[in-house]
Amino acid sequence: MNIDGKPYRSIWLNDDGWSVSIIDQTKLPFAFEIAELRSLEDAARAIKTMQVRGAPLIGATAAYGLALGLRDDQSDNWIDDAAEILNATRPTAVNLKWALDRMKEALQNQPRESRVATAYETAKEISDEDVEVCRKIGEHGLGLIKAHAARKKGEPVQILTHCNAGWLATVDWGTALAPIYMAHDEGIPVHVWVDETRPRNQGAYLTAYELGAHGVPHTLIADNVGGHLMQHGKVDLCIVGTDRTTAGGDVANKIGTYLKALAAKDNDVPFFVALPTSTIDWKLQSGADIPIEERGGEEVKYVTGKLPDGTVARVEIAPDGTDAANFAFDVTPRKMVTGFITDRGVAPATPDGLLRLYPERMKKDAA
Ligand SMILES: CSC[C@H]1O[C@H](OP(=O)(O)O)[C@H](O)[C@@H]1O
Repeated sequence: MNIDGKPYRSIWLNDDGWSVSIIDQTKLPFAFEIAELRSLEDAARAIKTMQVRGAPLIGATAAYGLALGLRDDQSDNWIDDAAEILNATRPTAVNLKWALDRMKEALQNQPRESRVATAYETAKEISDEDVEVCRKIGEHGLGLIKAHAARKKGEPVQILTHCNAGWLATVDWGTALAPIYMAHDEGIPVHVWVDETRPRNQGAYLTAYELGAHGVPHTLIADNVGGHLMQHGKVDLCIVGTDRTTAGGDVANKIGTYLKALAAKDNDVPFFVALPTSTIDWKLQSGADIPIEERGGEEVKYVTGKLPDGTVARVEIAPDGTDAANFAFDVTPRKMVTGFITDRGVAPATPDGLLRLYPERMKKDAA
């Protein structure tokens, strides 16, 4: 996407052909800073500290992290160790393991002297494919928004989203926000209710930043407001992202997604999940088996903001000594989901809805 008229991806290979640049998302929206990744450790730290976040972007960063790590050592043992280090950074987004497994598959049987080049080529393939996958999600989701627009007689389609599933969560375009960008660019009136998304505030910091930069009308809301809006007919549909969706259609996404799905179900508001193929965990049927990341309580007790004099500060919002729990994701069962917007099309959230878009999986699973 463009920032001040300049095109950006969330991650890119530098002109030196080996180091990698990222947008440091822990600084947004108060500062736009580029950070360089020059080692596997830099990549692991960037994922762990959420300088980069979002399932597809985490996968792409890990892929480049493995390539960076291979510059020092091309042995089989180090490939496995390096992948393990990167895979351990965050447990919920399945794209991390998906990308690392793809890198290891590309590297096996490669002679040592070609492994570094192969690693960078594969990391670039993963990144370039993510852009195309997200663009296709945008196109398939655009049809949904157009269908709602046809009934709105020129009024904006009211879309609620949670967390950030925009281009900053992917290499470009985003998943949940891709259809919104495309609808806006086609002149279809849209308005986005942006959940602030405590405690890391990805909605307030990142989704509001993205939509503002692209000129998409939006309103920031506290996380607890969505149910009220749905009760009063102010939400036409919800579109959210996912970090891991099981073959059975259960959806792990940012904490609070499940509560929005409950409110949507209770108010007959369509609830769609934007789902790249790389985020489907075919090995799991039940969402109960998805590992849920628990992060430090300090993320709940402190918030970063800009003071009236423009300085950025991190302030404590709870009494000293207060314990805080920080579950980073929750699981929305398939029965609460209306459908999945994938790069292959829109699938109803029926028991075999996803499988119909992946017939090769039916044969494989039947085998
Ligand atoms: C397109 S994946 C976006 C997904 O990732 C976010 O989690 P985090 O910011 O902790 O990486 C959130 O669950 C988004 O829906």
